[in-house]
Amino acid sequence: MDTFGQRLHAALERRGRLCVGIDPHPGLLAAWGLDDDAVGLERFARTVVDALGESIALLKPQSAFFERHGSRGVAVLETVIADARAAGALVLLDVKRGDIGSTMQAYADAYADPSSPLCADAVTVSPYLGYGSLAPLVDTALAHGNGLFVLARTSNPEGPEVQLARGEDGRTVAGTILDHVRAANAGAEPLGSIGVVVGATIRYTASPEASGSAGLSTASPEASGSAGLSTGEDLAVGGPLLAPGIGAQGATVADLLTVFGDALPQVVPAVSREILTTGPEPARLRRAAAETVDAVHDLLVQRFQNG
Ligand SMILES: O=c1ccn([C@@H]2O[C@H](COP(=O)(O)O)[C@@H](O)[C@H]2O)c(=O)[nH]1
Repeated sequence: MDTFGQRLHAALERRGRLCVGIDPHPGLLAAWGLDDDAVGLERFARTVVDALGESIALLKPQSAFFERHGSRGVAVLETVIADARAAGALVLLDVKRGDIGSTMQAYADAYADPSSPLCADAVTVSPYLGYGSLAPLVDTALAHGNGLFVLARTSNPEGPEVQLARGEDGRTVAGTILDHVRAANAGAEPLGSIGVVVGATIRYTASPEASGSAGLSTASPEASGSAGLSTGEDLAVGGPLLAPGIGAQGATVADLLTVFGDALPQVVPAVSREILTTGPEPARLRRAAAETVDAVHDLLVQRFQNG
């Protein structure tokens, strides 16, 4: 059985480094000429999967936009997961689950056990009830060759208040989460199955106290030459680094270089609205996604072939 990390590594090599989010915002449904109901939702999601399922490495349906349509929306989500996988894409279900361990097992049954219609290749989880509380989902996912993405440094401006808080050892909460993930991925080749979420925006969202600057990180790959952040966290976790925040949230592809430095080869940028607003014409969706894949590739070449 191939692990999620192995499948993701192969898909990124074959299809390029991009995760496209399927976020059917009410405003996007309207812009696509669709009603804000389960029928409009299904048309939207099907269009994205048909346009991108055969070319993009990772598709990320955002569960909230399906759940808001009730049981019919969840039924559409089940179809999206199945159809995207049938088209050859890996599916990351963005549900950001996190609860006490016994409840976490139920989430594990729902999202990481292949007998469930909501089982995806990977899911997003929140470790803020303590990393150990994720154990049932970690164990179930790994047992079935699936994966997880653990929130570490999120892309929203409110994140630093929690994630950059420091313990008695002086380490940030996010740094401790990254340590747990690094330990869990130890020995996995070529890529571990437990990824982390680190926003492409974080140089804009770090608190002045935490970064020791006026609110903007001044770290640059040239300056740091390492896989670390200006706030001290080590990004070398042995797994993929999912980087949302490009486009609608204000970050650019070029920001990936500033934020991730030497860790850039492990980064999978996640882009939703910036690509989805080019729809519903499939060719335009494909072009927007391909341009982002090319821009990320060019950045890697610039960073690692030009020294
Ligand atoms: O830190 C995080 C974690 C997850 N997300 C999710 O990614 C997409 C971003 O959508 P855009 O339209 O590209 O802004 C969305 O589903 C978020 O829930 C994130 O943005 N930041």
